[in-house]
Amino acid sequence: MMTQQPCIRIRGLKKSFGNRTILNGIDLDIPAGASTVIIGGSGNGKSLMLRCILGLIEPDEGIIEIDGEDILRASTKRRDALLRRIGMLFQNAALFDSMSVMENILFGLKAKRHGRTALPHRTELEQEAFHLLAQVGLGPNVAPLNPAELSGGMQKRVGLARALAGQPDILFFDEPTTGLDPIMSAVIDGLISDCVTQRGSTALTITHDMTSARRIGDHAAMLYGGKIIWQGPASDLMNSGNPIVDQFTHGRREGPITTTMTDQPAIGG
Ligand SMILES: Nc1ncnc2c1ncn2[C@@H]1O[C@H](COP(=O)(O)OP(=O)(O)OP(=O)(O)O)[C@@H](O)[C@H]1O
Repeated sequence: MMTQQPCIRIRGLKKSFGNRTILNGIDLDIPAGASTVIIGGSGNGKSLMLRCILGLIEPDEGIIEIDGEDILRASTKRRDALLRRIGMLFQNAALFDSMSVMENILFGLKAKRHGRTALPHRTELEQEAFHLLAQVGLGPNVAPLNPAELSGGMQKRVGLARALAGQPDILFFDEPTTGLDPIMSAVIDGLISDCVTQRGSTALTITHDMTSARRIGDHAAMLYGGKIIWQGPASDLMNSGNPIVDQFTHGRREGPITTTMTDQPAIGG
């Protein structure tokens, strides 16, 4: 049971596109300094929820608080300051293909300082970039390479290094292990766990990978039909007692979720 104020508090979050309601009143607390995983079928709105928190999409209704401050109603300056606390590893790592690994990380380092302090000398920034690469287990030899020359797992590590460049205390991971082999998935999961246990970060991860969800998650929640229909310890994911969660986590064809509903969740009033 949570006693302290959550790092992120979401209440009544709603978002529709035309007559399609995707988020229909999300209520969720993301505890500080812990790892929360969100599961849910394709198209249920998991990424959309992240994009609403990140300020990339404006919700129709609801409250999103970071440390008790409502980011949707804060001044632009205050909202920007709160959102700068979040680092994001996108699903495809979202690296700039035409830039080297070093340039990608330098971009993150410069973005962090944008308009606030004078930029240090490039050599100093490069040292910082090498340090970030080392943190994600990459040597200086990858710095001159282009993202296309790296495996998917290495690209995710570079993406994480770039996300860490902003010294965020909140980290979002959108399907971090999708497309990776089991060993590389374990490596990426280890890096996510390190962010929480060693840096004290708050992590929020969307995943379809139940092994990963149980490995990295302290808490878990399932998004279905536009709402959070279950939350609990990640260790309960395979044994939640909720028929919808059970069908999903065990990948059963039969159950309350129909294939059509997975593609396009039915939203009740
Ligand atoms: N800007 C947008 N305009 C119109 N529809 C959108 C927009 N953003 C998201 N959607 C719709 O919202 C639904 C949820 O999308 P979202 O990417 O959040 O799903 P998801 O749960 O993350 O799925 P997946 O697990 O496949 O990544 C989809 O049907 C998508 O088409």
